[in-house]
Amino acid sequence: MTQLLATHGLQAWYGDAQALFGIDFELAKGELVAVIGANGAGKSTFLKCLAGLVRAKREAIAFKGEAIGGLPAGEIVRRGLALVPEGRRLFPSLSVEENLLMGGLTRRAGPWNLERLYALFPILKEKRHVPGTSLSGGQQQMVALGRALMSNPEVLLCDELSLGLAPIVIREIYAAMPAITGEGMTVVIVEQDVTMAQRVSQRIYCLQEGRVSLQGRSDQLTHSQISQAYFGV
Ligand SMILES: Nc1ncnc2c1ncn2[C@@H]1O[C@H](COP(=O)(O)OP(=O)(O)OP(=O)(O)O)[C@@H](O)[C@H]1O
Repeated sequence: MTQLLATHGLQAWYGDAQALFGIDFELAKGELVAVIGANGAGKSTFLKCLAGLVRAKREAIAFKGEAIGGLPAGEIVRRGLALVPEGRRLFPSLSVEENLLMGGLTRRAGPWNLERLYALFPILKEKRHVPGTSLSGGQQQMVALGRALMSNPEVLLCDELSLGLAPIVIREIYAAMPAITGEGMTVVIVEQDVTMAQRVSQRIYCLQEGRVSLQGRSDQLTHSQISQAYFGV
């Protein structure tokens, strides 16, 4: 498979505090890779570096062979990486449909448009005129995911899709993944629900205190390997 995205010794800082200590990561076209780890391990920081929201050295991140570390977030979206942020972050004054349309402003060509999204999540069509933030948590997550898809990215970066959602709703959200990857989309998920992460992904990276503590094929990693890498015990 062709390598699409990679990080080499990626470091990240918040002021004087270092959050990532040299992450080496690879993603091939069409893969779904999960990043897991305890609270504060650096998972969100890692995604934010990829999305241009936390500074990184230019050469530390390569997308389609070009160094993109530290480019402005808007430039990174235009190149084809889209983030579904932790906590959904919908525009409160906008309707469901307006929120979705905001994702399409980059005008990248591709299979995703309102019609496709409404076929994927029919409830959003029903609620398209109501304020996005008046929806249930699960429905808001569908909007956040849909908004990112509307930019027709090559790589979709999802930060804790399951956060605060009931197990049945989490399953409903993840049930959409085959339709998304079926279009050839490459996906990185940060996920606190390890069972779900292992079920939906082909490979897993586990982070611990800003370093990769384990990586491997999701169907080959054992429960004890994962808990050791996760908690460091
Ligand atoms: N805006 C910030 N300012 C300062 N430090 C931060 C900031 N955001 C994160 N950190 C620190 O960076 C480290 C990594 O945090 P990060 O949010 O990336 O972890 P995480 O694995 O995503 O955890 P969580 O599951 O809690 O979101 C932590 O020590 C955290 O306290």
